[in-house]
Amino acid sequence: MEKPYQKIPIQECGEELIPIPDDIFILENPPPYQKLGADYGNKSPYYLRQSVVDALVVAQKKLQELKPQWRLKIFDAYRPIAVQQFMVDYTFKQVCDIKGLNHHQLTPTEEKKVYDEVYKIWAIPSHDPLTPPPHSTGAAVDLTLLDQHGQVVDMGGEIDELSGRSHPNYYQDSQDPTAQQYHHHRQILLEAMSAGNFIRHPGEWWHFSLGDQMWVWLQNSSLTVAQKAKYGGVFYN
Ligand SMILES: C[C@@H](N)C(=O)N[C@H](C)C(=O)O
Ligand SMILES: [Zn+2]
Repeated sequence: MEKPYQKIPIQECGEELIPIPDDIFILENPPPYQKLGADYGNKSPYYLRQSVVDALVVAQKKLQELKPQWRLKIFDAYRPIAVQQFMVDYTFKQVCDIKGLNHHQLTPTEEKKVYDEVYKIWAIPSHDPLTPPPHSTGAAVDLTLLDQHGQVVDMGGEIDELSGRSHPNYYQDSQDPTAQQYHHHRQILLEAMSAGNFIRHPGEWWHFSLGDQMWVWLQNSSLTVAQKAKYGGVFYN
């Protein structure tokens, strides 16, 4: 069940995880997955690698050029593998509920179908240092926008939504003015994050990364030489 980006080699650069500055960014508090019961141990989700925080500051500056007074709102960033596993298990039960299935009594076919749904938006909670989940590298971030009134900007879907609306270009071709507005908001987030050299997940409007395996894999078509990811997993017990 390996995903294609997990084949990208990693040459760990050893950069530290540092806190995301809460005077520049809005951090969702309490952290959403902690609210659901996930245990971050002695860490918080609001850590990223040093250069990734620097790039996020560039993204925030770009956002201010595009939309003065708008802010990046961080939903989740560094994620221990235990939290990745917790969210996969949580979503597994959620999908079973939606399908009217008892998660204790699934046929192998049903179980596979449910996992296929879950892994559409969640990475595998792999402990293999060659295939770390993106958020466990400290190089991936889930985020949205806040407007000048401190209100969350309507992106036409919720973070982590298991539906077609999560696709970044879901509203692209719509003629409906509200849908066009949602697409415009997603493009503002994309433009700001691109200024920091982040790349967006092809299936999730809110997920961006820089320097991890997925980032290298997503820009591979424009690379002339084979490139390695500079961030591997940061594993704490
Ligand atoms: C589902 C979302 N929060 C997310 O982070 N997805 C990516 C692919 C992940 O699990 O790394
Ligand atoms: Zn993410």
